[in-house]
Amino acid sequence: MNPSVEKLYSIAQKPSRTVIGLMSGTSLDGLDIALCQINGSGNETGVELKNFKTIPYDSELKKRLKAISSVQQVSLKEVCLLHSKLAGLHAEFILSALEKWDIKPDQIDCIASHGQTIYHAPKIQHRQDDSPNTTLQIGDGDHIARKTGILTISDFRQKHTAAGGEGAPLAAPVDQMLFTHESENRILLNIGGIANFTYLPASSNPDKAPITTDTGPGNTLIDNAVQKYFDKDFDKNGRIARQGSVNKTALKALKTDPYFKKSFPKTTGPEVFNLEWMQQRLDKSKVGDIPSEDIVATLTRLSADTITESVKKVVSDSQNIIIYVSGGGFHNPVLMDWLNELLPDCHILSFAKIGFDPDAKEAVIFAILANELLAGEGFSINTDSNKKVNFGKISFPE
Ligand SMILES: Nc1ncnc2c1ncn2[C@@H]1O[C@H](COP(=O)(O)OP(=O)(O)OP(=O)(O)O)[C@@H](O)[C@H]1O
Ligand SMILES: CC(=O)N[C@H]1[C@@H]2OC[C@@H](O2)[C@@H](O)[C@@H]1O[C@H](C)C(=O)O
Repeated sequence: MNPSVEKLYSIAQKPSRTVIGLMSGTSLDGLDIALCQINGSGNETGVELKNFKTIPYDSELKKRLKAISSVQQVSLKEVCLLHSKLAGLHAEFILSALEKWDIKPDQIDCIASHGQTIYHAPKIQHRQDDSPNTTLQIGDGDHIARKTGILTISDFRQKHTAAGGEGAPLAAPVDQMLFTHESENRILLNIGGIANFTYLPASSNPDKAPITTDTGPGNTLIDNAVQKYFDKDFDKNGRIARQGSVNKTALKALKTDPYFKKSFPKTTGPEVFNLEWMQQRLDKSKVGDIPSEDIVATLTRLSADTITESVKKVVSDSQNIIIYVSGGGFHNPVLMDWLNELLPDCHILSFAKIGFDPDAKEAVIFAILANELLAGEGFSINTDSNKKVNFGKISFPE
């Protein structure tokens, strides 16, 4: 047997694995590194977040990634260069985190790398009948494996599209496996650049795929507006939104986008929700000039309203439901206050109440997906067949 395959086989048989989950989301702010101890697999999985760190990207890298992300035309040379460069950088970040945590690379069983989404195009977005849902992440797994010496699993989204899904949200099957509760109706809401949730009714059938969807913009429009009008990365603690007022005409104009009416599951990205999108909608509705603070307030309200409307499509007001929130949007008090106001029947709590550091959630999700590829039996998702699927591709260091 090839020694790499033999090692893979022994890792897959271990009762407990040490897995590093990596996530670098649509906000392009940096790399989340989650060191997880994962016991077992499937419904018997137990996960402990041992260490977590976000390493920010420098402004030069952010600029280069932004130039090739979510836009229709790019330099192919730049995409090719960044595919390997970013992987090498992620490997360096992992090695520096391990050094800081006083852990040797050979103590790690595997790395689970999401990569950087540079384009996401489900059919509802690209509208070409003869092409499937499609999505593209860069940061090649072989480069990470080679540079760290650690078995690496990457490129998780392709199997989902190959099986008829949109490539996202991938959190749903893991949310269902780990967080379904026997007596509590739960929604796990993640407010990243894009907001998404998984609905987990009490004691749901684990063999049936849960309801999940992207709801639309989370922080992406707010971030873009703050970067353009205030030269800041994001609206820290919602300070700018608080200084502005919601422009009701503008809000109404933005909410007419057909995406918000589409049925679940649906996914999206900054390819759709960006400042050009906003301007076109405002121009079409003849909304005149708006003070910049009001734009930020209106975009924050847009996220709150569209998350709320999606939640209300799956739960009735009277239903006793707890929403556990993760992602950077949880740190925006204006957004959270509005969600509390708009969903008075729901209890809205931090995901930390049932899990771990909410900022680490997505990185841990990919660690669990890798663990399932190694030792699980696959997930039931709404696919082209009833057969279970696994996600990720394996890169050996050798
Ligand atoms: N203190 C804060 N106040 C307001 N907003 C904040 C704060 N901290 C983080 N955020 C928001 O959270 C964003 C980062 O969120 P997160 O890391 O969850 O996104 P992401 O993982 O890049 O996105 P996605 O999940 O869509 O891929 C920031 O860009 C910012 O908008
Ligand atoms: C294509 C892509 O990278 N999508 C991300 C993005 O960030 C949030 C939302 O849009 C979600 O659908 C997805 O990530 C999470 C981790 C998911 O797949 O569940």
